[in-house]
Amino acid sequence: MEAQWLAEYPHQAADNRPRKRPRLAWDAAPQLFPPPKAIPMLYCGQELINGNFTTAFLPPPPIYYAGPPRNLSPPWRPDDKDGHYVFTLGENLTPRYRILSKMGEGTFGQVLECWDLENQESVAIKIVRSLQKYREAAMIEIDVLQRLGKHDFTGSRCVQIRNWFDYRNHICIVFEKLGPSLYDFLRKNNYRSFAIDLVREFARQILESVTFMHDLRLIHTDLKPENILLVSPDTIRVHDYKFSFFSMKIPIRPPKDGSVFKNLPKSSAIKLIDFGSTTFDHQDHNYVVSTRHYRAPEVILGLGWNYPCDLWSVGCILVELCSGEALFQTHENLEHLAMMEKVLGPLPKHMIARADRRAEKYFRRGLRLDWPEGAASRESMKAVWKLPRLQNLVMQHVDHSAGDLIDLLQGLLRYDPDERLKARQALQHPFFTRCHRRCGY
Ligand SMILES: Nc1ncnc2c1ncn2[C@@H]1O[C@H](COP(=O)(O)OP(=O)(O)OP(=O)(O)O)[C@@H](O)[C@H]1O
Repeated sequence: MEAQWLAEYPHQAADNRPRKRPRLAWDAAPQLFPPPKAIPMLYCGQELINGNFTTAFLPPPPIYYAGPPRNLSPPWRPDDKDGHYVFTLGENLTPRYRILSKMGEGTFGQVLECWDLENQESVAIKIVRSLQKYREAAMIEIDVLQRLGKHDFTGSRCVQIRNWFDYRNHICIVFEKLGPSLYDFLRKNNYRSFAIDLVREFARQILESVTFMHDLRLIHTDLKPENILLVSPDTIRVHDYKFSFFSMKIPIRPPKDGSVFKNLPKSSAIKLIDFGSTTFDHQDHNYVVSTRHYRAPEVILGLGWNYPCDLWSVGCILVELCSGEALFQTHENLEHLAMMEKVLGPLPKHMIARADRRAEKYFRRGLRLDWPEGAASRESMKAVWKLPRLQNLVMQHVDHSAGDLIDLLQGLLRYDPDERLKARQALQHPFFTRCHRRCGY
């Protein structure tokens, strides 16, 4: 709990004292890095000590207020209009954590790189928006993270939660600090695709993490390159032989920046993050889930969804890692379904027949997709027309093991969720088990 709480605690213990006025200045002048050790404080969460969650150490409350403690938080400020916590770099977030930089932002809140003064390490803290619905979702995310942490003995599948607390009406979740997301990496590399052997390494780890989650009866529901983080931020710069002038290979689609160098992650280790939308499989599964590009057809058609929706997302992610671009770049349901048909062939009749009231308008007489007749614009029609069949798309980007990859993707991108490959089955696919010629990343 925040510093103000410590200062106010005596009022709660002996209610006859006047209420303390809000502080209008720093508790102590901001200090330069590296800062001194933090004052022990009370958290409403639990702390992970030696792999076990324990109730955080609670110092005995002071009976008499002995003046403001040093090195605490900045004066209280209002949140921004969306309920985001307002901060300045270099100041403290609770006396234990010093804010170093902003690492990311999502629907749920902001992620800040902080220095943990107690453990003397960098951590990533997700500061959840102060709105009630996000606070409630954050408590579910904490529950999921604790469950994952309890079973992930190697700590290699999903991001590790270190701590959590409620600070000025913001739930704050403290994570181990990881490197950039696969999306960040693609973007900084000018959307150059990853080499097939590296895609295989990523695919194997993603599927192992999904198997792990599904075994715990958890469905992630928001798998996408933004939610897959490299463990290490280290990179190496290498010659991109695929597109080199001197290369014997034929460059099918040269990189947009024309450079013959590319960055590679030094280590291929990755972990899943963002369990804010994760559900337990006994819950009601009719609402819309997943970020648009990675959303499974059964979600769009309102057929109800379960574990297989994660495997569809994995299929879309793998195509993106091989090609450098999102497979279904759309923001609209009918166009999205038309893109699926262009890449994967016609939707099965039995799924069309079961489409719910909101989705039945995408079909003509309940028999076939209302496309191109129902297209919103010529641009929309062009975006669909230009998409190749899955086989051709993979062949454009992959120089070896294309056959195995196409077969795996056809299993992951099967329309019918009952027929779609399960995570564990996918790991047994020849794309992973066959001895492939390795040509380096
Ligand atoms: N442990 C971490 N280490 C490093 N960066 C992280 C970490 N966790 C999150 N991030 C960064 O912060 C971003 C937002 O995190 P996260 O996806 O958990 O937030 P969110 O609000 O739930 O997002 P969304 O809108 O996708 O639901 C990530 O894309 C990533 O760039």
